[in-house]
Amino acid sequence: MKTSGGSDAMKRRAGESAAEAVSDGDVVGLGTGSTAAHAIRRIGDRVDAGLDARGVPTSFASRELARDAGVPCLDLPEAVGPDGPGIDVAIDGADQVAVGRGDGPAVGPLIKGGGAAHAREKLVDAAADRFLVVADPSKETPVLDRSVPVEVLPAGRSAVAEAVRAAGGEPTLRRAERKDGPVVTDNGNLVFDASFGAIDDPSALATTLSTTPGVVEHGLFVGLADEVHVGTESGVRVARR
Ligand SMILES: O=C[C@H](O)[C@H](O)[C@H](O)COP(=O)(O)O
Repeated sequence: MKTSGGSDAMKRRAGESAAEAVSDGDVVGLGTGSTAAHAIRRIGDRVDAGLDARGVPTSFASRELARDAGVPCLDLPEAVGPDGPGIDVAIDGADQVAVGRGDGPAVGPLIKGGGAAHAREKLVDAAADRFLVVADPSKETPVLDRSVPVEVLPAGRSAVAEAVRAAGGEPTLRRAERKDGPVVTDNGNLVFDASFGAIDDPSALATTLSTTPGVVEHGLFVGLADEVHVGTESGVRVARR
C-alpha cells in the first residue's frame, strides 16, 4: 500500500471517523491509499461485529485490502447497473483538498491520483449518494497547487503532453519506483503528473483536461465531495460543503 506524508495516527482518526458514517445495509465505495485503508479496516471490524455492508473497490489494492478485512465486495457495474443497489456512501482519500473558501467551512475541489487510481475512484465517488473525503491536515489548502495526475492512453502520450503545455502546465511522465519504466495503471494506461502552479479555476482546468483526446481521466475532483473528515493530533474535524 502506497503511503504519503502526514502522521498515520491522524490518517487513522480520519478513516475511522468516516467509517462510522456507514449504516446497516449500505453499499460503500472503498477508496485507495493509506488514509482510505484505515476506513476499510474499520468497516471490516464493523462487519465482523455484525454490520451488513458491502464494498465497491476503487482499485486492485483496495479490493485486496477489503478481502483481507472481510468486507464483501461488488463490482462497480454490478452496483450501479439497472438492477444494482447503487452506492450509498463512498470514502476516499485525497492528495489535496481545497477548504475554507467563502463563508464558513466548505469543502471545495480535490486533487487525487497519487496512487494512480483516480479514474476508477472518480467513477465510484461520483456514483455515490454521499462522498466523504478522509485526510490529515497536510492535505488542506486554500488554493490547489499540487501537480494533477492525468491518466492517458499510451498512444496519446505525446499529444496529451502537448495539450498540457498549451494549457500552461508541465507534464512529467510518472515512473515506477521498483521497476524500470513508467507506472502502468490498473487500466493499462500511463500517468502524467501535470504541474500548473496555483490552480485558480479548477473547474475550467478540469474541463480542458476532460476534453483533451487521449486523456482517460484526470485527478481534479470538482463538486463531488460532500464532507471531509480531517484527522488531527487530538480528534477529527468535519467540514461539509
Ligand atoms: O490514487 C490514489 C488516491 O487518489 C489516493 O486516495 C490519494 O493519493 C491519497 O492517498 P493517501 O491517503 O495515501 O495520501
